Amino acid sequence: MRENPAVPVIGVLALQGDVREHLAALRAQGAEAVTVRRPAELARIDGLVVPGGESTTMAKLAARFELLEPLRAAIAGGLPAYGSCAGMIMLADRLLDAPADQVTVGGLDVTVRRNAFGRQVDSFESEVALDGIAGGPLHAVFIRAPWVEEAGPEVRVLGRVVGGPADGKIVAVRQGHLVATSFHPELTGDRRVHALFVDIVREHLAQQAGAVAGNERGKS
Ligand SMILES: NC(=O)CC[C@H](N)C(=O)O
Repeated sequence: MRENPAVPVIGVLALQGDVREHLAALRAQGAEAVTVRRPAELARIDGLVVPGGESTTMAKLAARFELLEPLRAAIAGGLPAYGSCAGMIMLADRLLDAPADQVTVGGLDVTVRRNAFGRQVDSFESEVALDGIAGGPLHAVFIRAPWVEEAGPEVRVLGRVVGGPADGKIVAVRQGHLVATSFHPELTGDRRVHALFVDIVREHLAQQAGAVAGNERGKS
C-alpha cells in the first residue's frame, strides 16, 4: 500500500526494449518510475508498463528470470498494466503469427497478430483518435507493430486505424485495469496515453485505500 496515492510507483519491465522512454514519460506524469527485473520488485509497484521491443526475446527472458508466473499472478490480482507494441503482445491471451512456443503473460482477452501490417509498412506513422482521450487524435508511431485481430466481450476498443490498407484495424484496447496500444506513445512527446494509465493506477490505489478503510471500520 502506498502512503501517498498521488505519487504512484510504476514499474517498467526492463528485460528488453525501450525502457528509458517509458520511465521518462511516466515521470513526466508525476509517477515514481522504477525498473522491474526480479519477481520481488513486483511487490512494491502500483502499476506496470511492458515496453515495446521484441516480444519473443522479452518472453524468453521473462521465463528465464522466473518472472512469468509472478507477472501472471500480479495481473490476475488486479495490478494495472499498460503494454505498448511488444508489450501489447505480452499482455495478450492469444497470438497469431508467433512461434509456436512463444509464451505471453496474458490477461487481455484478445487475439493479437504480430507484425501485422506487413513488410512494406514495417514502420509508419498515423493519426489515431482514442476513445476516452480528449484533445484530438494522437500521432501514433507503429514499428513492426501488431494489431488486435479479435477482442473478447469485456474488451473496450479505444482506437482503430483510419484509412489505408489497414483501415479499421484495432490498435488500442482497454479491459478493466489493462491497457494496450499497437503503437509507441513513449516515442513521441504526447503523454496522453501515459496520463490515462497513471490515472487508472491512481484510481486503483484510491479504491484499495477505500477497501482497507472499509475493512478497518468493519473490525471495530
Ligand atoms: N516495436 C515493437 O515493439 C515491435 C514488436 C515486435 N514486432 C514483436 O513481435 O515483438
